[in-house]
Amino acid sequence: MSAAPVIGVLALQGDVREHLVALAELDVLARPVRRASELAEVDGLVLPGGESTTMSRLLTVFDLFEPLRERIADGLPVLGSCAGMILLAREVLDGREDQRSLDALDIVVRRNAFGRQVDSFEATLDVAGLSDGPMRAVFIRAPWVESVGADVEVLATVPEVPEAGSAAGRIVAVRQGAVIATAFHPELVEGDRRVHEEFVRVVRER
Ligand SMILES: NC(=O)CC[C@H](N)C(=O)O
Repeated sequence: MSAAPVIGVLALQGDVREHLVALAELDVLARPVRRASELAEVDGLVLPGGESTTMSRLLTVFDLFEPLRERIADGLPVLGSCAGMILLAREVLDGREDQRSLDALDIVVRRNAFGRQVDSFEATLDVAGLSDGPMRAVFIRAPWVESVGADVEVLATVPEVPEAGSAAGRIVAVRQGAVIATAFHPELVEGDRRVHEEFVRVVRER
């Protein structure tokens, strides 16, 4: 792919704008995606942070759930952050009754896993494959990954810091093929676009 790739951001709910801003700093064409015809035109897709139950309902209402699942099964690169990670999982623990997920990552996630005491916190963590040292990670009512299948690469875990409490060691970033997901919000950390850059590299490889 020599021309700038087209990267969509699923724009039904959540922090769509922040991802579009992050992508605008890179050499790509970034667009919101709300309908199947827009989905058909992207080379890669971001599933933003927000509320995964609401997003899963809206995917159904907008007739996007099946088209999206099919495109991912066909190899569409996807980056999910927080609620996006939940949407990509094979199985969701503590989900709402009608919560659907795309089964694009062989992971089991737990929604709102960090509990009330650590509703939101920040940590500095190492992410496998990113050069130039650890990154600041913002967690907001975040999930964590309870378990991963054999084909899933663990990219990051919660460091042993007091704010993390018993969450230390939990898996918070993974990759399986062209699908990358983080429990934290790389789109919220201005000045560090390494996760989005890595995603663009994956899109360009396809
Ligand atoms: N910041 C986020 O995306 C939070 C995710 C949200 N708690 C959910 O269950 O979907």
